[in-house]
Amino acid sequence: MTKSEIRKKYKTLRKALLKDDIEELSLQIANILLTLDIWNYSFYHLFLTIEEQKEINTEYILNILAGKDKNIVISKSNFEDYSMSHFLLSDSTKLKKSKYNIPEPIEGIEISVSKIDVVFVPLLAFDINGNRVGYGKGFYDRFLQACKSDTIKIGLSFFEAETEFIDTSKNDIKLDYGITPTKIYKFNNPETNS
Ligand SMILES: Nc1nc2c(c(=O)[nH]1)N(C=O)[C@@H](CNc1ccc(C(=O)N[C@@H](CCC(=O)O)C(=O)O)cc1)CN2
Ligand SMILES: Nc1ncnc2c1ncn2[C@@H]1O[C@H](COP(=O)(O)OP(=O)(O)OP(=O)(O)O)[C@@H](O)[C@H]1O
Repeated sequence: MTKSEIRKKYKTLRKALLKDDIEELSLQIANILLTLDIWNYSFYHLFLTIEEQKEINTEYILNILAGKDKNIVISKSNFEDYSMSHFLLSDSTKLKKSKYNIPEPIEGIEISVSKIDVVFVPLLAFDINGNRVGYGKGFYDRFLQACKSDTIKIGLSFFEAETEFIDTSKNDIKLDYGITPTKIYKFNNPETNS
């Protein structure tokens, strides 16, 4: 399957999910995350849910992070150059939905990518080798490339990994983990494990 065929397949699978499924599966993903050995860091980057795209509801993960007093980092996306800028989420952060239905901070304390220890990565799909497919604009390719080499990259998906390898380009950054509602995929990523 090509990347565009994979995108099509997983968009269709997502469209079929009901609201209740999304809540249940999102909660399961959050509970699985609790069993990983990733909670001793300081700065955690999280995406805020595009409900219209039936993405994972990341509020459960937000609650875990807040309960553990972690620094939570969220982003604004620039659709002119496909870059992201990063901000600390605090009690006073006001969010507004962008043109693409992404909840984003209006303003706040900007955080350098070099501070980020763990990134939860939105996925359309991933494979058993840790390759990922997103919406195809390269936002996360660019962002993950700019992170420290030992930043932990955790893909979240409602669906299991593709067993057929996804063809990759030179910009693609691999995941360290893929988390689904029932499984933890741990990838052998020489960048992060070195
Ligand atoms: N929650 C969340 N935030 C994220 C991402 C994500 O996947 N999820 N991104 C991950 O990279 C970046 C934003 N990526 C996006 C890329 C394209 C479209 C987009 O083209 N939307 C179109 C139609 C999409 C379609 O259904 O084909 C639209 O809304 O008109 C939206 C977001 C950064 N922030
Ligand atoms: N660091 C980079 N600098 C310049 N262009 C890049 C970079 N990373 C990726 N791109 C470009 O971005 C486009 C999208 O890449 P790709 O198909 O891998 O997206 P994706 O990983 O599915 O999506 P996303 O990262 O938005 O979730 C490609 O045309 C790619 O060449």
